[in-house]
Amino acid sequence: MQVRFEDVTMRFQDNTVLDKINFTLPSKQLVSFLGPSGCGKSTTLYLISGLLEASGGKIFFDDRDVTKLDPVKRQVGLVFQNYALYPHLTVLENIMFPLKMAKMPKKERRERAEEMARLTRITDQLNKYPRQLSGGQQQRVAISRALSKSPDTLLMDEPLSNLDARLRIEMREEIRRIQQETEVTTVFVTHDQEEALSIADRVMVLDKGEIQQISDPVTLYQRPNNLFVAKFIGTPIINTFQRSSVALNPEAEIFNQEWELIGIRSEQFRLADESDYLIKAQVQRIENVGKETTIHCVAGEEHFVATDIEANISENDTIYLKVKGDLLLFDQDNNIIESSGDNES
Ligand SMILES: Nc1ncnc2c1ncn2[C@@H]1O[C@H](COP(=O)(O)OP(=O)(O)OP(=O)(O)O)[C@@H](O)[C@H]1O
Repeated sequence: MQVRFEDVTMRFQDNTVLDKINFTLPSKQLVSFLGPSGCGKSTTLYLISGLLEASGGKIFFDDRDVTKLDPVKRQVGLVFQNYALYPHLTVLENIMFPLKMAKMPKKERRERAEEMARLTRITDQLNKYPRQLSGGQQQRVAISRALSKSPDTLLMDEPLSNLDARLRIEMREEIRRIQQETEVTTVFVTHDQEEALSIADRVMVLDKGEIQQISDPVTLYQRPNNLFVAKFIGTPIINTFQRSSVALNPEAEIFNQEWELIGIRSEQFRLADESDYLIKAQVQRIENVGKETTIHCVAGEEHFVATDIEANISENDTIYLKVKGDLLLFDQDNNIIESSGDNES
């Protein structure tokens, strides 16, 4: 089912958290809401669920206006960061609970709960209590419970934030698998860009209550709409150079164009000749972590990092660099202008 916001505004007293936002979440896709703390991700999610009522605008599920519809009638499943399981009920009872509330007959209830447990792979835990389960297992139960009533939309608010790093990766693969098997339209809220990019069909980036971009993960990385998105997406953070940067070769062709700032991802640098280069810098430090080598460079007061350069480089060397792929050019308002072509000669 498609979810659509039309000029939706949300105010808490004098604080306008969302100001006339518009977006469409395509049916059967997994969309991630991504942004820094306080940008309005959870508020947007709760507006979809009906737990919050919009101060203005309209919300549609397909063609149906649900702006004023009671949350219980919206057919959404909710999954929270803290799992929110009932501690005094077993796993099976937890999953069956919404079905009991819906007055489904006992036998069907049980069959449906077992089906959900198979989907989320917790059939061997059905008689345990939540406290006897790991965080990952508890989240599987919460997902089973949220899906038990076959919701049209599954809404997940930072579902992996309480898990350790390894389990987070395992569980995000699981959520992806479950979403693809069920094809339920899913919203996944996170402030972790890597998590959003790895799990989602599309990512909606928010900042200060405004939508910065809605794209597939590859476009978001390669063609950010503005400097905020460019910096929020990608590790290490994108390198930026002002037009006046001492690192830049004043003879470089790029100066024939209008721009205020350029963005270069660390993996785009290649070694160049002294006679034809874009950037000149000193190697300050070479950092090796596992198979990753990061070269920390300085030019005057400026610092930037290069990865993926396979060459014999030592600390304190002067290096000349060119760029492979698109340079991202930004105007004085930090919006993207255009990308130049492949710079590698
Ligand atoms: N019930 C509320 N009453 C008043 N202000 C609220 C309420 N809920 C949220 N806010 C405010 O709305 C803004 C957005 O909050 P929201 O929880 O949507 O952000 P978020 O992007 O999900 O951030 P986080 O990751 O920290 O949860 C914040 O400034 C927050 O203080």
